[in-house]
Amino acid sequence: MNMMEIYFATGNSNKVKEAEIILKDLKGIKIKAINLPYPEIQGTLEEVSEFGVKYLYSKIKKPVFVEDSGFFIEVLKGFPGTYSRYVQETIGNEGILKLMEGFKGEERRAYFKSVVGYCDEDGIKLFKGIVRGNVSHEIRDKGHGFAYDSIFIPEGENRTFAEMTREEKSRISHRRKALEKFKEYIEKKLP
Ligand SMILES: O=P(O)(O)OP(=O)(O)OP(=O)(O)OC[C@H]1O[C@@H](n2cnc3c(O)ncnc32)[C@H](O)[C@@H]1O
Ligand SMILES: [Mg+2]
Repeated sequence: MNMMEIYFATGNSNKVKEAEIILKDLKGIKIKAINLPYPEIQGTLEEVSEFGVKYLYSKIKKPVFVEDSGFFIEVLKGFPGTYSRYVQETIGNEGILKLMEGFKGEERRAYFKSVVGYCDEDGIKLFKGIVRGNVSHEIRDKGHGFAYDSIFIPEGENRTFAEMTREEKSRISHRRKALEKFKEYIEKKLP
Protein backbone atom coordinates (compact mmCIF):
# COMPACT_ATOMS: atom_id res chain seq x y z
CA MET A 1 0.00 0.00 0.00
CA ASN A 2 1.49 3.40 -0.89
CA MET A 3 2.12 5.51 2.20
CA MET A 4 0.42 8.91 2.57
CA GLU A 5 3.08 11.52 3.48
CA ILE A 6 2.34 14.23 6.03
CA TYR A 7 4.85 16.96 6.92
CA PHE A 8 5.47 18.03 10.53
CA ALA A 9 6.93 21.56 10.35
CA THR A 10 8.97 22.37 13.44
CA GLY A 11 12.41 23.59 14.44
CA ASN A 12 12.30 21.69 17.74
CA SER A 13 13.96 18.27 17.54
CA ASN A 14 12.56 17.29 20.94
CA LYS A 15 9.02 17.68 19.59
CA VAL A 16 9.97 15.51 16.60
CA LYS A 17 11.38 12.75 18.85
CA GLU A 18 8.23 12.77 20.97
CA ALA A 19 5.92 12.85 17.93
CA GLU A 20 7.79 9.82 16.51
CA ILE A 21 7.13 7.89 19.74
CA ILE A 22 3.47 8.95 19.91
CA LEU A 23 2.71 8.28 16.21
CA LYS A 24 4.86 5.17 15.83
CA ASP A 25 1.96 2.79 15.09
CA LEU A 26 0.23 5.13 12.63
CA LYS A 27 -0.72 2.86 9.70
CA GLY A 28 -0.31 3.84 6.04
CA ILE A 29 1.04 7.30 6.86
CA LYS A 30 4.62 8.55 6.88
CA ILE A 31 5.33 11.64 9.00
CA LYS A 32 8.20 13.73 7.61
CA ALA A 33 9.70 16.37 9.90
CA ILE A 34 10.77 19.55 8.09
CA ASN A 35 12.17 22.71 9.58
CA LEU A 36 10.13 25.02 7.34
CA PRO A 37 9.87 28.34 9.17
CA TYR A 38 6.52 30.09 9.40
CA PRO A 39 5.52 33.44 10.95
CA GLU A 40 4.52 32.91 14.61
CA ILE A 41 1.95 35.64 15.20
CA GLN A 42 1.29 37.03 18.71
CA GLY A 43 -1.87 35.33 19.91
CA THR A 44 -3.23 32.19 21.49
CA LEU A 45 -1.72 28.78 20.74
CA GLU A 46 -4.78 28.14 18.56
CA GLU A 47 -4.25 31.33 16.55
CA VAL A 48 -0.50 30.65 16.09
CA SER A 49 -1.16 27.08 14.92
CA GLU A 50 -4.01 28.04 12.60
CA PHE A 51 -2.13 30.95 11.00
CA GLY A 52 1.11 28.95 10.74
CA VAL A 53 -0.34 25.84 9.13
CA LYS A 54 -2.46 27.89 6.70
CA TYR A 55 0.69 29.78 5.64
CA LEU A 56 2.69 26.57 5.18
CA TYR A 57 -0.05 24.76 3.24
CA SER A 58 -0.30 27.76 0.88
CA LYS A 59 3.46 27.36 0.24
CA ILE A 60 3.88 23.58 -0.09
CA LYS A 61 0.31 22.49 -1.03
CA LYS A 62 0.89 19.18 0.78
CA PRO A 63 -0.71 17.82 3.99
CA VAL A 64 1.18 19.46 6.85
CA PHE A 65 0.87 20.06 10.59
CA VAL A 66 2.49 22.35 13.13
CA GLU A 67 2.31 22.20 16.92
CA ASP A 68 2.26 25.28 19.10
CA SER A 69 2.63 24.59 22.79
CA GLY A 70 3.34 26.35 26.04
CA PHE A 71 3.71 26.14 29.80
CA PHE A 72 1.01 27.94 31.81
CA ILE A 73 1.35 28.73 35.53
CA GLU A 74 -2.02 29.53 37.12
CA VAL A 75 -0.87 31.82 39.96
CA LEU A 76 1.11 33.82 37.36
CA LYS A 77 -2.08 34.25 35.27
CA GLY A 78 -0.91 31.80 32.63
CA PHE A 79 2.64 33.13 32.29
CA PRO A 80 4.83 32.16 30.38
CA GLY A 81 2.10 30.72 28.05
CA THR A 82 2.58 31.72 24.43
CA TYR A 83 5.93 33.29 25.37
CA SER A 84 7.26 30.01 26.77
CA ARG A 85 10.12 29.67 24.31
CA TYR A 86 11.36 33.26 24.85
CA VAL A 87 11.03 33.01 28.67
CA GLN A 88 12.90 29.68 28.65
CA GLU A 89 15.71 31.28 26.61
CA THR A 90 15.88 34.35 28.87
CA ILE A 91 15.14 33.79 32.60
CA GLY A 92 14.87 30.00 32.22
CA ASN A 93 13.81 27.53 34.92
CA GLU A 94 15.84 29.33 37.63
CA GLY A 95 13.94 32.52 36.82
CA ILE A 96 10.58 30.75 36.96
CA LEU A 97 11.44 29.18 40.36
CA LYS A 98 12.40 32.65 41.62
CA LEU A 99 9.00 33.98 40.53
CA MET A 100 7.39 31.06 42.36
CA GLU A 101 9.18 31.63 45.70
CA GLY A 102 6.68 31.71 48.56
CA PHE A 103 4.00 29.75 46.67
CA LYS A 104 3.17 26.28 47.97
CA GLY A 105 0.83 23.33 47.35
CA GLU A 106 -2.11 24.16 45.07
CA GLU A 107 -0.61 27.61 44.40
CA ARG A 108 2.00 25.83 42.27
CA ARG A 109 -0.53 24.38 39.79
CA ALA A 110 0.52 24.58 36.16
CA TYR A 111 -0.21 22.88 32.86
CA PHE A 112 1.33 22.26 29.46
CA LYS A 113 -0.91 22.80 26.46
CA SER A 114 -0.33 21.67 22.90
CA VAL A 115 -2.34 22.71 19.83
CA VAL A 116 -1.68 20.72 16.67
CA GLY A 117 -2.80 22.52 13.51
CA TYR A 118 -3.28 20.25 10.48
CA CYS A 119 -4.11 21.37 6.93
CA ASP A 120 -4.80 19.49 3.72
CA GLU A 121 -7.08 20.03 0.71
CA ASP A 122 -10.12 19.74 3.04
CA GLY A 123 -9.00 22.69 5.18
CA ILE A 124 -7.66 23.21 8.70
CA LYS A 125 -8.28 21.14 11.84
CA LEU A 126 -6.98 21.88 15.37
CA PHE A 127 -6.28 19.15 17.97
CA LYS A 128 -5.60 20.14 21.57
CA GLY A 129 -4.06 18.46 24.60
CA ILE A 130 -3.44 19.56 28.18
CA VAL A 131 -1.50 17.88 31.00
CA ARG A 132 -1.98 19.30 34.49
CA GLY A 133 0.49 19.26 37.39
CA ASN A 134 2.62 21.42 39.68
CA VAL A 135 5.78 23.49 39.47
CA SER A 136 8.49 21.70 41.47
CA HIS A 137 10.40 23.55 44.22
CA GLU A 138 13.73 22.76 42.61
CA ILE A 139 15.11 21.80 39.20
CA ARG A 140 15.11 17.99 38.98
CA ASP A 141 16.18 15.99 35.99
CA LYS A 142 17.81 12.74 35.01
CA GLY A 143 19.06 14.07 31.68
CA HIS A 144 15.69 13.52 29.98
CA GLY A 145 13.24 16.01 28.55
CA PHE A 146 13.74 19.64 27.60
CA ALA A 147 12.93 23.23 28.62
CA TYR A 148 10.34 23.26 31.49
CA ASP A 149 10.35 19.46 31.94
CA SER A 150 12.76 19.70 34.89
CA ILE A 151 10.35 21.88 36.93
CA PHE A 152 7.02 20.19 36.07
CA ILE A 153 5.54 17.34 38.15
CA PRO A 154 2.45 15.90 36.39
CA GLU A 155 -0.62 15.06 38.50
CA GLY A 156 -0.40 11.60 40.09
CA GLU A 157 3.38 11.58 39.87
CA ASN A 158 6.21 12.65 42.18
CA ARG A 159 8.84 12.80 39.44
CA THR A 160 9.30 15.74 37.08
CA PHE A 161 8.89 15.12 33.32
CA ALA A 162 12.70 15.37 33.09
CA GLU A 163 13.10 12.53 35.63
CA MET A 164 10.98 10.28 33.41
CA THR A 165 12.10 8.66 30.18
CA ARG A 166 10.81 10.22 26.96
CA GLU A 167 8.52 7.19 26.58
CA GLU A 168 7.04 7.58 30.08
CA LYS A 169 6.48 11.33 29.55
CA SER A 170 4.96 10.71 26.12
CA ARG A 171 2.34 8.37 27.57
CA ILE A 172 0.66 11.26 29.44
CA SER A 173 1.90 14.50 27.88
CA HIS A 174 -0.05 17.34 26.26
CA ARG A 175 1.64 16.31 22.98
CA ARG A 176 0.30 12.72 23.38
CA LYS A 177 -3.25 13.98 23.93
CA ALA A 178 -3.22 16.37 20.96
CA LEU A 179 -1.50 13.93 18.58
CA GLU A 180 -3.83 11.05 19.59
CA LYS A 181 -6.80 13.15 18.42
CA PHE A 182 -4.91 14.00 15.22
CA LYS A 183 -4.12 10.28 14.67
CA GLU A 184 -7.77 9.28 15.13
CA TYR A 185 -8.88 11.93 12.62
CA ILE A 186 -6.27 11.17 9.97
CA GLU A 187 -6.70 7.37 10.14
CA LYS A 188 -10.44 7.85 9.42
CA LYS A 189 -9.54 9.84 6.31
CA LEU A 190 -7.44 7.07 4.85
CA PRO A 191 -9.10 5.27 1.87
O1 LIG B 1 7.75 26.48 17.03
P1 LIG B 1 8.55 25.22 16.83
O2 LIG B 1 9.58 25.29 15.75
O3 LIG B 1 7.66 23.99 16.73
O4 LIG B 1 9.41 24.97 18.19
P2 LIG B 1 9.38 25.88 19.49
O5 LIG B 1 10.35 25.30 20.48
O6 LIG B 1 9.51 27.32 19.11
O7 LIG B 1 7.95 25.56 20.08
P3 LIG B 1 6.77 26.57 20.43
O8 LIG B 1 6.80 27.77 19.57
O9 LIG B 1 5.54 25.68 20.43
O10 LIG B 1 7.13 27.00 21.93
C1 LIG B 1 6.90 26.07 22.87
C2 LIG B 1 7.86 26.31 24.02
O11 LIG B 1 7.17 25.82 25.17
C3 LIG B 1 8.02 24.95 25.88
N1 LIG B 1 7.52 23.56 25.76
C4 LIG B 1 6.63 23.09 24.86
N2 LIG B 1 6.43 21.77 25.04
C5 LIG B 1 7.23 21.40 26.06
C6 LIG B 1 7.50 20.17 26.71
O12 LIG B 1 6.92 19.05 26.33
N3 LIG B 1 8.37 20.16 27.73
C7 LIG B 1 9.00 21.30 28.12
N4 LIG B 1 8.80 22.52 27.56
C8 LIG B 1 7.93 22.55 26.53
C9 LIG B 1 9.41 25.06 25.23
O13 LIG B 1 10.13 26.10 25.84
C10 LIG B 1 9.08 25.44 23.81
O14 LIG B 1 10.16 26.16 23.24
MG1 LIG C 1 8.02 28.31 18.01
